[in-house]
Amino acid sequence: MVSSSFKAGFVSIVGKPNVGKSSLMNKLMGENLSIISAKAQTTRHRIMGILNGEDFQIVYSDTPGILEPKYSLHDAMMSYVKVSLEDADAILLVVSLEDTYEEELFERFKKLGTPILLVINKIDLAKGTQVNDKIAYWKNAISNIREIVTVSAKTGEQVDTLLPKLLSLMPEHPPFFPQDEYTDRTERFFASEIIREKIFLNYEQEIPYSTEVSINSFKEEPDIIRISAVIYVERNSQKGIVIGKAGSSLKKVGMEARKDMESFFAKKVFLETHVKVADNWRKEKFKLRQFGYLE
Ligand SMILES: Nc1nc2c(ncn2[C@@H]2O[C@H](COP(=O)(O)OP(=O)(O)OP(=O)(O)O)[C@@H](O)[C@H]2O)c(=O)[nH]1
Repeated sequence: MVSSSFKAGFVSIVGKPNVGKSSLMNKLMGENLSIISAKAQTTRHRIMGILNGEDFQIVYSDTPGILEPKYSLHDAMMSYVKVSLEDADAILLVVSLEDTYEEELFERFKKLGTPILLVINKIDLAKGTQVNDKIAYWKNAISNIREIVTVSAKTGEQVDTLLPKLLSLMPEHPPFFPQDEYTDRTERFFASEIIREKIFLNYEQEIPYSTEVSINSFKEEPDIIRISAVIYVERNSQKGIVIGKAGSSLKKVGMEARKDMESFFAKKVFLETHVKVADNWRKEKFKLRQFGYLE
């Protein structure tokens, strides 16, 4: 039973390359890692880890390239997972000790309503008053920061101060993902996300928003994973588009998805995809989602 005071939410970890996001993530997950810490690479986000506690679930994700100058927020794709900085429940903005404010990269954080915790990492390398100097520096550079936390993701120093701060920012919500220790259902989720990404990349506007991906079977054998997926569309006409001329479009989606799955699961993958027109129940679900009633 999930109690009514259960908290669940999304935390976006952002920062320039090499500031220590992955190291911090590993320390945050610690021994509590009960689901997965693999990276699901999709167009605009990857789930880095799902931290499950007795009465909470925090989904950590990062948004590759968000701190690269050319990233356009308008590119953000709609997805099951709340990915944009605006949609996250909290942002961990990671900088390393030697980083300085760069207008082009950090400007967008100044306008965000989402609570931002600025994490100054690599304090194990600090000399003299450097840590305090940096705290003052960043406070001044970005005024809407909720709090500044200094950590060393390498030694683990002060990383444990982050969790209570994050929990206080998570809304009351039932868990978004299965809480079980076994990874099977989560792996299915990642498999379907990879297919969804390929649908977004291969079809025009209407199709991605009118499809649902369901993983019918996921069988892991010693040398291969056999996955059977159904792509549900709303109407018959869309079925033809998804399949394409002599099956060419579906084949392309399948091939691209299989390749990504193989690198994600680090195993050979046999992927079978079918396209079906959704039944009434699913149609209802589409509609609910469009109106924002479904995650
Ligand atoms: N001294 C020190 N080194 C750290 C710390 N955290 C991370 N590093 C090192 O910094 C480098 C980058 O760390 P990552 O965790 O891979 O950084 P990242 O931000 O995930 O990098 P990208 O995946 O490129 O975005 C590695 O060599 C880490 O060992 C820290 O707290 N102290």
